[in-house]
Amino acid sequence: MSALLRFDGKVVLVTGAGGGLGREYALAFGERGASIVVNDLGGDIKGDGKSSSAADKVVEEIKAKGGKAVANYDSVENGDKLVQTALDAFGRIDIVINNAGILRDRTFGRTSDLDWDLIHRVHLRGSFLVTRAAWNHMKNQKYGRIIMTSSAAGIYGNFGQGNYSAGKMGLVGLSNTLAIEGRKYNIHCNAIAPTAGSRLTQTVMPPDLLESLKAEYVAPLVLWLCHDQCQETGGLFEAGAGWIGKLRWERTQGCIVRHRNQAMTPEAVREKWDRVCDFTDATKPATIGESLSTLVEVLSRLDTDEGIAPNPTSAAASATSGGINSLEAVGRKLPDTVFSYSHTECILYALGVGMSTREPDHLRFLYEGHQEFGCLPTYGVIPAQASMMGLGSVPGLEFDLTRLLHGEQYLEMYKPLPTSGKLTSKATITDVLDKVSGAVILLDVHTYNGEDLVCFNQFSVFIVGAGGFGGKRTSDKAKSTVAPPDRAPDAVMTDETTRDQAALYRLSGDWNPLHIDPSFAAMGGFKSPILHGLCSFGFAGRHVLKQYANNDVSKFKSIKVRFVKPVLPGQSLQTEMWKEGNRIHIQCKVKETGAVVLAGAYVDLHGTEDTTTPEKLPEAGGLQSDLVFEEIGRRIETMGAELVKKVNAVFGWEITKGDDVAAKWTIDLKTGVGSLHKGPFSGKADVTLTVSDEDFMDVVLGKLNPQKAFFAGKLKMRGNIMLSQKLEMILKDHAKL
Ligand SMILES: CCCCCCC[C@@H](O)CC(=O)SCCNC(=O)CCNC(=O)[C@H](O)C(C)(C)COP(=O)(O)OP(=O)(O)OC[C@H]1O[C@@H](n2cnc3c(N)ncnc32)[C@H](O)[C@@H]1OP(=O)(O)O
Repeated sequence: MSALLRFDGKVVLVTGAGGGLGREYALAFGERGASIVVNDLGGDIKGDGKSSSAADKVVEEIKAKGGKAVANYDSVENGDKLVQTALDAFGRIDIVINNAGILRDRTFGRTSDLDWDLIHRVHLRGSFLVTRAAWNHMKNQKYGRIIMTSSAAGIYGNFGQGNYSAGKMGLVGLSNTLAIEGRKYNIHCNAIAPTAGSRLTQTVMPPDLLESLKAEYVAPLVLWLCHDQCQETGGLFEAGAGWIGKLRWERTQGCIVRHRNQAMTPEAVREKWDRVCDFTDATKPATIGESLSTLVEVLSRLDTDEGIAPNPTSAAASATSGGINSLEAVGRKLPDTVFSYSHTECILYALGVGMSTREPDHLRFLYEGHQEFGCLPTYGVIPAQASMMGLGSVPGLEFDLTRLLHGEQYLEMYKPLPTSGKLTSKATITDVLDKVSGAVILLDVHTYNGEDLVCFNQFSVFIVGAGGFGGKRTSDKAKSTVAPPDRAPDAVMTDETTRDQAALYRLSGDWNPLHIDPSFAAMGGFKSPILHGLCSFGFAGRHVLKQYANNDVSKFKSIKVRFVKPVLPGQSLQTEMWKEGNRIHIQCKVKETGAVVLAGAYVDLHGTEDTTTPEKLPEAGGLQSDLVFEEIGRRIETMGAELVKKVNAVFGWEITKGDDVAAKWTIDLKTGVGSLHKGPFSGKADVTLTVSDEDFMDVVLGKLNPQKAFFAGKLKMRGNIMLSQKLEMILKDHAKL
């Protein structure tokens, strides 16, 4: 390990390199093989004046030792010119050391606008302009090292240095963000707070101390941070007198000072102040994701007055340099979570996914006194989702929580969900994928009721912008999506969501602020809160359950969806369904825009084929049975959808069962989508459809195409129907075929 750290072939720009620390950096890099741009305006300590001699002298010194260097005399406010000097002289720019600085110390009350502006122009704006000029070159070459010079005066504050300390702390924030943005381009950025004898400190430090605080005791830190071997980025270091220390934030556990549904008061803050400020078991959040995950946790724990528990893994997490590291994360188990719920949450969930007392058959999910009261199977994702809390603090998974979107979801039920209970979920990170535009985290969660395995979930979480970390792109552990058959859907169901759909949906246990809090949504890049992916998922799941399983939850086996586009509360969701044996392929669109929002999706049911086998029909009452009417509706729907593409008229059919209308089928003429409304509705039908038993069976078994049957006259329509002339013509045309 004693090999010399060299910088051969690297081009380094050091600002303010005419003396002090900057000169020391320039000489040290020059000695170790780098080509140097020595920038110095040659002004005085307050930023007045200009001369070329300081920079020239250092260039001569470097050259005298056999190094390569050129001078630049521009102000850092002309960042482009400094970088251009490097490009002109050496053809590239690899390392930028933002070091130039001036002082205009004043007590705060006496600080003039000029005192403030000059300091910011040189320190903060100057570092910004120089670094920005180099940034795209570094990005293109996928290499860059940047140092921001902060100061203890910024970190801790210092009497008479309000302007300076504000600028210096600003540089720490800038450095943190550049470290995040630069990570995928191999650009590292660190901030240092050096203490050394220089023009800036000679007025405030005694000569003895100055002597021991030599600039040469800081330069080695800068060289190490800029070397290829050093993986540090986003760090803040204090250095002086041959000592180096790293800084990080520490945060108390804090404590919740409000209760759900109650106002937060200053008195409550006073009461809890000691706990707010108690550093026992303090945490060390290292990323904005870790910081925000606390708030998500708070929202789920508003009924307690506990502090936010120190996270056992957060220290380890902050010890890494951040970002996604799949090797470190895959295989990790998250802490078990326990989810308690009662029939209230089951009912809230049913309402949240659009169920309504308008539909009589929804009552079994909305009324706990109903003799068949049950919980919708898709609610099985909610107890498992509590595991998300653990994601923010897994080593190797450092990301911004506001960039997290639900990517895909698989749910398999082993038992119907109890309508109340305490379920335990055990979660493991099964894979982490690099999709370049984002990272995908696969999380497998098994949920138990006591010893019994109730369901299995695979969450696929898409972290926008976190890709490009060099991981694999696909995984054999991922539950696959499946494309639907290449034909018009067999059935379509449409439901409106309301403006408050997300607000209602979250009450059953999915508290992510992305779906209610405009400022959180804005941080994730959305104009307004979006609907939970799992809410659209719930709509689609219940559409299938109703269409193909008569709302019998025991028939529901599994569901898989991919979330392709966000849905906004208030938009209508349209589920297209294709039946292939026990698998119902689904695709969900936003009706208003036609955009596909759930794709590659399917629901697997238990034994649905039984419901339409010929053997079963007589038992169920032949043509009079509900199942038969449903089947007719479905077949007609396919046919109708085809027709409506060509017809522009108000059009609908009712199907009779005895004297009552058993089902109504209507077409939305704007979209051309038909939907079946199952009765019984009282009163006689305006229009009835009749069919011989034989032909009907052929239609049901798929031997006879209902559209052809209709036009061949096998499926007859009776009653008073007002046909537009256009429709009549089309029907006649078809009849000829
Ligand atoms: C315990 C766990 C808890 C889970 C927490 C969930 C918290 C919830 O509260 C949060 C939510 O509900 S958010 C709302 C629901 N989700 C959404 O609205 C996301 C919609 N999808 C998108 O915006 C884009 O598809 C987007 C942004 C995801 C991807 O778009 P692009 O970047 O344009 O990607 P694209 O170029 O199309 O494809 C690149 C590669 O990524 C794969 N991919 C695309 N969409 C994916 C998705 N949704 N899920 C997984 N992978 C996806 C593509 O296949 C492609 O990879 P490859 O080239 O290898 O095929």
